[in-house]
Amino acid sequence: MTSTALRRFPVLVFDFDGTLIDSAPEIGEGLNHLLAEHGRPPVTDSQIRMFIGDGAARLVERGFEATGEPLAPGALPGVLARYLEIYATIPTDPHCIYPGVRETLERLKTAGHRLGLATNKPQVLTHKVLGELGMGGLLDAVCGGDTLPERKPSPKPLLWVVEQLGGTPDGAVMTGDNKNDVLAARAARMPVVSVAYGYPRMPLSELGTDIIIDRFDELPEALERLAAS
Ligand SMILES: O=C(O)COP(=O)(O)O
Ligand SMILES: [Mg+2]
Repeated sequence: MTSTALRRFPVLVFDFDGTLIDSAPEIGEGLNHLLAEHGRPPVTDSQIRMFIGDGAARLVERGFEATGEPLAPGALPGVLARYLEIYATIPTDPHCIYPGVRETLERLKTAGHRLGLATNKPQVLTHKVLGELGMGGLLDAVCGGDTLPERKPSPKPLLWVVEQLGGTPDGAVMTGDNKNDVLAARAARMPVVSVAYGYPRMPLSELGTDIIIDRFDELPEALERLAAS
């Protein structure tokens, strides 16, 4: 069933937070733990969903901005290191994988697609979560937010993953949940699919994406449509 899509797009690149996993509860737990250590009140779940998407450093900065004085100049590296330490102690909820994700990735991989991840989540946390979810074996190239000097919306992480997977951008599709994924894909000259259930932080109609899917298991059909267009 995926044969046209497979010939046209042998490489598939995915975003992580908000696309494959609903990580807002764990990210929120980590950020609120950090804020509490600084005497700050917690931020709400809906605030967290607006903070996710630009990497851990921006997340932490936004947490401080939303609860009082912004971080003092020069304080970020230490506070960020502490956030990573806290997050590393939070066990991954096995139910954080969105419905249909594991089955669909397995199906696409079995069909012959090569799968990779380009996330703004720090690399060490990405590998920890993938490992705890037993998903590491599905993704043959993983680029975290700090793997390269640039993160999304730069196209570099996507191009790096495509190259690691032995592909070319014109034979690859990006799938993500926010504007950074769309901008990175556009700059890499890759088609882009957006999921409607993540943390878009703006109306879906403003993402400027090629196809919006409501559920992850709609991806194989979306790829067929892109391949036919
Ligand atoms: O951690 C973030 O800020 C976002 O991560 P993502 O790129 O996987 O959505
Ligand atoms: Mg995301």
